Amino acid sequence: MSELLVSGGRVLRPDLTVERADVLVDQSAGEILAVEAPGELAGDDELDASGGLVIPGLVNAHTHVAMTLLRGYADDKPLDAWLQEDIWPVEAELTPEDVRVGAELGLVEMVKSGTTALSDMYFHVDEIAAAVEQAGVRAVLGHTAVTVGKDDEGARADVQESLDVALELDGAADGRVRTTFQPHSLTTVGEEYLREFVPEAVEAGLPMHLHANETEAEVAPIVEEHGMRPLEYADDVGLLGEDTFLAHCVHVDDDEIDRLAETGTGAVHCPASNMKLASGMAPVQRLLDGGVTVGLGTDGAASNNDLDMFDEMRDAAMLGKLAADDASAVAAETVVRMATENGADLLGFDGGRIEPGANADLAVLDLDAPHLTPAHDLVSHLAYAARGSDVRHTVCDGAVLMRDRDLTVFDEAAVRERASEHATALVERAEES
Ligand SMILES: N[C@@H](CCSC[C@H]1O[C@@H](n2cnc3c(=O)[nH]cnc32)[C@H](O)[C@@H]1O)C(=O)O
Ligand SMILES: [Zn+2]
Repeated sequence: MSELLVSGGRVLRPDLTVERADVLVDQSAGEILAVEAPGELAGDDELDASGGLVIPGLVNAHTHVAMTLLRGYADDKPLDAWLQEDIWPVEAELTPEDVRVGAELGLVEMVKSGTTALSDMYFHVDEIAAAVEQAGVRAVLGHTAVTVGKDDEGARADVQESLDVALELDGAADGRVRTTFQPHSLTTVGEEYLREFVPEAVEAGLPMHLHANETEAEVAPIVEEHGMRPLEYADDVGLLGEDTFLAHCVHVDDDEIDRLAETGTGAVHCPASNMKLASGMAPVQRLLDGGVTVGLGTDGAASNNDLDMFDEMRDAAMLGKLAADDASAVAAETVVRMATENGADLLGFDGGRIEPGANADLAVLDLDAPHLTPAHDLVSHLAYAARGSDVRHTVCDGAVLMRDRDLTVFDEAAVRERASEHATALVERAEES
């Protein structure tokens, strides 16, 4: 049994207190074995955490990791126009290899900024799973089904593929890959397909992940067509439940919040994307007060435009206060929990906390920086002052993915170069067609 000692640092405990401690990791089981006072433990290998803070690996609970190739390609538009005029036409040109390269770039960015788990929605999912396997992180993946604009045969095939991919890929990468059934949203998948396939997904025991109540513009047509608020409709077609989590939940009323809580449905807040696309302000504090588990996600790099979960924590805290008109809303501890234990809970991983028995998924931040000085309150620093580039080491499933800011899992320069080449060629193809 090989054991890794993360030594000499301070550790963020599950109750969000910070203490000086060493962390011992069982690398073959991928589990935290012990958290003890400095000097009490020994390992075969060591990660130097002196001057640092050991935190749970961050959980990006909603993203489209391969969209890094479209970072900065189309900005400053609302969701509908952005998707239809810019993003979808280019995505139509994406090859499996593009998706692989885009996913690798996104995963490099994630590992470098302390993210060890993600929930992704996309297509060519085999390629994303292969990139996740190489990156060493955990991921909940799936094929996202869209039926609008397709004939019946094409629509059914796409939703069937979402089911098939979820069943086939579950457990890949030594169990680090789990899956979800993924209707894209309540307006982009027709009712007949939801009524047919959702019960199948439930029957197969598949968790579900979709976009919901993201913009005001998608709420009105649902109310008009079905005579119900979107989440009432989602419940009616069987989408809500303990194994479902919904990205965005910006435009939800009190009844919908109650419905989420009663059914045990989770929500993923994506503050940067919601601000950038001017989608609105999610009532995060009300969701939490109502008993809903709320995680945090970056959404894709084309609507953010990075995958840094430290930025996302700060954005969530800032926007949450503005939305509640209350500076005490969505406090520092709240966003740290959203990015760690709540995310792990939604994704179904036994992580998000530094504690014996939990998954050995962690990041070590270097606190020796002017923007992290003085150290009155390290939870405040995590929420408001730290950046992804403060991360010095990243560990997932007991394996060291980055040591002293050097990736062990990818050749970073090669990934960046390949991604740039693929992104340029992709945009050229899209503009010719
Ligand atoms: N476009 C494909 C499948 C969709 S994959 C998931 C999709 O979600 C898109 N996406 C990214 N961010 C958002 C968002 O904030 N809301 C809704 N869709 C998004 C993304 O560009 C991607 O097309 C088809 O037509 O079959
Ligand atoms: Zn999204």
